[in-house]
Amino acid sequence: MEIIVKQDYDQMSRCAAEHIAELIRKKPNSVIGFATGRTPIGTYRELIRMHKEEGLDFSQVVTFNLDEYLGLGMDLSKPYALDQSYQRFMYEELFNHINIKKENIHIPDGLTKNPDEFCKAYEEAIKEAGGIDLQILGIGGDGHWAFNEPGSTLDSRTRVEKLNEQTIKDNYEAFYKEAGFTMDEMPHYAITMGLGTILEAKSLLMLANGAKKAKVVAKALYGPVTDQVTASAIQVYKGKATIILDKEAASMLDSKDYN
Ligand SMILES: N[C@@H]1[C@@H](O)[C@H](O)[C@@H](COP(=O)(O)O)O[C@@H]1O
Repeated sequence: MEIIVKQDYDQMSRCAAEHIAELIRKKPNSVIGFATGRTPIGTYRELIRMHKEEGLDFSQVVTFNLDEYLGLGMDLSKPYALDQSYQRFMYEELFNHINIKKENIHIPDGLTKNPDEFCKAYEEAIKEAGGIDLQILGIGGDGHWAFNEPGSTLDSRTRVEKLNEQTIKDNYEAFYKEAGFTMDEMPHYAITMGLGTILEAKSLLMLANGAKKAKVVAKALYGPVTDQVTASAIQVYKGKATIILDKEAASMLDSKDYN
């Protein structure tokens, strides 16, 4: 695993975008797993800039998103702030601004009538696409990947997961609060790729920034591999893992471990 530490959020974002762009240039029909959250927004802005100014071509790229709130789907009749679906996030923050084909985009359907069947089909679709070449990941406040909350096993697959209190609170603070929502309007369930699904990706790119993430990043990288910090699964990952952090998020790591 390679750990890269950058001075600040902007440099972290540029470095992450370059990592993704390099793969797309090498393999134009790459299958990329995208993540939501505050962390990757800067990376997506940089990818948009690369598309517009440098012609980075997404026309053959295939995508699979990590997760979606159960019960939410893109609702264009609402302004963006009032539509907190991850699907809307991806279109607003990235897909609307690059030349990706709509039919190549896969995001779990939070409005599905049959979540179990949907989850099975999502796993199948990833396999049919040839597997994920690069999975982008953030890390939740309790150390989760996607919505793999504490207790998720290393062999877990795409499924419905109940969100824990801290995750609901973190997501409220990060997105819902400023849009005027109350805590009782928060979704409590989500469809998430499993840890087993994520660990099958050919490479991983994990991002974290800010002092708030320092402790959980250290736990994930140095602590025991435990279902209480599901990002600790990175320690048993067999493919190529790259971790890009800003200085603050890396503040509890040993400086000999990173570039
Ligand atoms: N499901 C998402 C995760 O994929 C994301 O990594 C996490 C952290 O988000 P942020 O980047 O806003 O800290 O939030 C949610 O729980």
